[in-house]
Amino acid sequence: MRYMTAGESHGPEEVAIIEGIPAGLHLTQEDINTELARRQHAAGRGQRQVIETDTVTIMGGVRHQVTLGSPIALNVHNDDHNHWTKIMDPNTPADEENSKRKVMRPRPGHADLVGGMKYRHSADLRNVLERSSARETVMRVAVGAVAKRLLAELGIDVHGFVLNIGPVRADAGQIAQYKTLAELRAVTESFPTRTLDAETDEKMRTLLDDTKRDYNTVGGTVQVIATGVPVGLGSYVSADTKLDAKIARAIIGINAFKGVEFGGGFENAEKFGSEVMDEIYWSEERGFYRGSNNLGGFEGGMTNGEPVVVKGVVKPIPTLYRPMQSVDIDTHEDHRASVERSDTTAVTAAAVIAEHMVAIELATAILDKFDTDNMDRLKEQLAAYRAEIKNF
Ligand SMILES: Cc1cc2nc3c(=O)[nH]c(=O)nc-3n(C[C@H](O)[C@H](O)[C@H](O)COP(=O)(O)O)c2cc1C
Ligand SMILES: C=C(O[C@@H]1CC(C(=O)O)=C[C@@H](OP(=O)(O)O)[C@H]1O)C(=O)O
Repeated sequence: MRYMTAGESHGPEEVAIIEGIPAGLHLTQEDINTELARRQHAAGRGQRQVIETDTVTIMGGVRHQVTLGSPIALNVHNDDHNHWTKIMDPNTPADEENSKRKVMRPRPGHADLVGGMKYRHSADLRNVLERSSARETVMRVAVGAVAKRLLAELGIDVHGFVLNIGPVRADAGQIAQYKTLAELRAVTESFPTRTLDAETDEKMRTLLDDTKRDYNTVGGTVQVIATGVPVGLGSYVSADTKLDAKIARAIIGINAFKGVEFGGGFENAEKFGSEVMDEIYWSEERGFYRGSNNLGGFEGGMTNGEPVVVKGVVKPIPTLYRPMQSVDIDTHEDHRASVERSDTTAVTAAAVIAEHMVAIELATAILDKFDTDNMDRLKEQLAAYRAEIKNF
């Protein structure tokens, strides 16, 4: 499975094409829209999310709600484009009118300055901003929703939630009380901040209100868990076949992510081996299994049958309503950075985006390993493989 996206934040459309989804997968626009709504409606987002009604149109690859095995084309309209038709028109030459809203004072922490230097966008850094914006993640979630649909058919569930926003941190120990990911999902999705309990949610919302009032922004940490993942996705044989490495890349590839960990992650660096390795057991019912999951479901770049547990670190939003020091790229004079309409935090939406990126990587690994032509055949092959692994 591979995909590509295109589209500018205030341009007319966001689009994606996915290749490699088997024929015979039941897929509706509603499956995708449900996930898009989760990305869109999260605490700490700005006015843009009030303007947009992120809904997908399936443009190809699906007939009567079933995939055909051909490339799947998806499209999400940018409702905000109505306010930017002149400035973002792809089909008319630049003139005074559509040169309004130029960005000449790059925002520290955003792609503006380096992107401008690299692509020679010296006349207007908006040419960088429009594509470097996390608006594009709407399509990554749309693609991930298709991946999640495929994984669901194979008994694999994926869910992302928020561990901390700035200094407000949930007690991650609470996760252990939920027997299934569905139970954990029901809890975290009930809070606007997608965290683990009502008290933390309230503290996080207060923090977000205070931060916004202070014209500031804040980062945090998200966690993604995947259950039902078969043993042996990815491989130890070469660096570029390791699935944990591919997931790390996918997470860091999301705007504003600056760190990734598996299982106990950085905390494992402060422990002894005897505290970290997941001991091996065997039972008639389960076959081989582990007594703990400190390594987050990976050994040798391969899934080991335990839940995949990934954490991602999200930096604070770069655009500040009380802007930081910058330099005008035209005059080279000191200036405060440009101010664009902005979110207070990306963390709550980022949990959903990270979930979908993990889903894409898991689906890709499965489709690399088994038949990709037909969904039923894929299911049969995976079931036979799971049985073989259980009898090892
Ligand atoms: C969901 C989401 C929303 C974001 N919203 C904003 C925003 O409103 N303003 C902003 O300056 N950056 C925002 N960002 C972060 C920038 O897109 C990101 O910092 C920028 O593209 C530079 O890339 P880097 O942080 O990965 O280096 C957002 C990121 C995500 C994931
Ligand atoms: C549009 C989205 O996020 C945007 C990501 C973003 C950035 O710089 O990354 C800046 C803001 O754009 P705008 O100035 O148009 O409000 C966010 O709203 C979205 O998530 O759908």
